[in-house]
Amino acid sequence: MLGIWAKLASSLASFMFVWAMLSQFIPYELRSFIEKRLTHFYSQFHPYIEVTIPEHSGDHLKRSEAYTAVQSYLSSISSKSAKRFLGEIGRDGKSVVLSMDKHERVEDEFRGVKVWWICGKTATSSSDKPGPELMFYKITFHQKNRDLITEEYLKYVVKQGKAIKINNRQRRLYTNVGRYSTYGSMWSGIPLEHPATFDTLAMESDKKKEIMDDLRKFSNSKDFYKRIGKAWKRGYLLYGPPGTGKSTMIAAMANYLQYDIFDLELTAVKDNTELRRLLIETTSKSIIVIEDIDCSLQLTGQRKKSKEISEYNELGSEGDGKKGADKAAKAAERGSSNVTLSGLLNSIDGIWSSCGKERIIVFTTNLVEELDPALIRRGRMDKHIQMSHCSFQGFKVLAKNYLLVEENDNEDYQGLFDVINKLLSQVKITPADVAEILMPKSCEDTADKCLQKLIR
Ligand SMILES: Nc1ncnc2c1ncn2[C@@H]1O[C@H](COP(=O)(O)OP(=O)(O)OP(=O)(O)O)[C@@H](O)[C@H]1O
Ligand SMILES: [Mg+2]
Repeated sequence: MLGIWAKLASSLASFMFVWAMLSQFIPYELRSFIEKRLTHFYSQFHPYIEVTIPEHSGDHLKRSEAYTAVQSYLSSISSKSAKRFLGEIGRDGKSVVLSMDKHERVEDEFRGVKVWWICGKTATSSSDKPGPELMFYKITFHQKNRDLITEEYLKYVVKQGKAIKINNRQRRLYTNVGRYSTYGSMWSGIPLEHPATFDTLAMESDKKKEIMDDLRKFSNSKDFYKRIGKAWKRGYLLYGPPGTGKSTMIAAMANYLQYDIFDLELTAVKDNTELRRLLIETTSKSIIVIEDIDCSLQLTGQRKKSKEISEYNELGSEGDGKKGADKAAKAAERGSSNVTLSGLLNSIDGIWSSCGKERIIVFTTNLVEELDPALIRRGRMDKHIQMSHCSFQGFKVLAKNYLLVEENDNEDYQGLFDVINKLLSQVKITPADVAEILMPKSCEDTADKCLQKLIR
């Protein structure tokens, strides 16, 4: 008897599968009508239960966590039985991770109980109006196994799927500038391949260790944040002159924690509503970055735009001229964005308390004293990190990385290092400038020559 039902369910699943393929060519209204009738008929006669896991949860803003977990789980079990796959680049940046393509079917077994999964695509949104096409997974199982499947198997699938996803994940760098991604997300991403690490960062070792400990403690504090009733988030403010390694530090943080980066360009955000949507769409285990916050937003009331532009031009003349010009342009462009300081604060506090987990937000600025205190108070920006001019310890890191030399390698180097040590205590030079001078430009640029050049 069971065998008959299993066959019937299997053939109905086949029918639904064929229907899913054909339905693409049928007008929306007719398709919607037929689907309603079919579903009604189907549910009257067969003892099988179906659970659909849509790509987006009810609010349509965020890709459902359950969907992505199921996708990862099914990619691990479908590799032998399915025939058509979607390929995505793996975490190592070389291998391709496969997941079931739409209209594929796969069978799974849990404690001797069979279930069937299909991957589908629908144009039907929750209302009766045609919406964007969305992917979904549907599981079918016998109703006598309802408790086992809904209470144990689905939990097992989500847990396994999340673990697989973390292992396979290619970390990404997302931006809100330019074209929207194909899934209707407001972010578009590319693989994150920045090579910066804390080992390559020129900074005093104590300070570096303190930041690394802080980050590690944060990422291991899930239970702590839950106990104290605070959202699992942390804010960092990186401030200092151009070329002191603020952006490099963000890449090092992301590489250290294995997080994604969401690089939020505030001047490209239309208004506060759009900002909130963008923040809601960020995923957990990520760093949300707002660079040059001082020139992204009208932070200090009626500060004159022209004054800012000339300030940034001056800033450019201090180091990298292009940078100053970029910031001046950014200040000039800012007029097109209606994001306000209070909008930003509300959005940050909103995501802090309402959605997701394990997020770090980083602001960078050259002019910390220009920022509104409300923006950088503790609780919003929990840790303030000053990025300063190159110290002797910082120089030693750069010399080791760029020239492969250390102070004690030989007496000549020791002499040069002593001179550089003395000079660095008198002269302000950014790590970016030191790095540029130490970079060998031809094979004649030996370590010795590069160090002499730095002294000059
Ligand atoms: N502390 C540092 N350690 C190692 N490299 C550094 C450091 N600071 C700067 N550099 C080098 O200088 C370049 C510019 O640095 P970076 O973009 O991180 O500076 P920034 O502080 O973000 O500047 P800005 O304020 O202009 O955005 C980097 O590509 C890196 O090679
Ligand atoms: Mg920067």
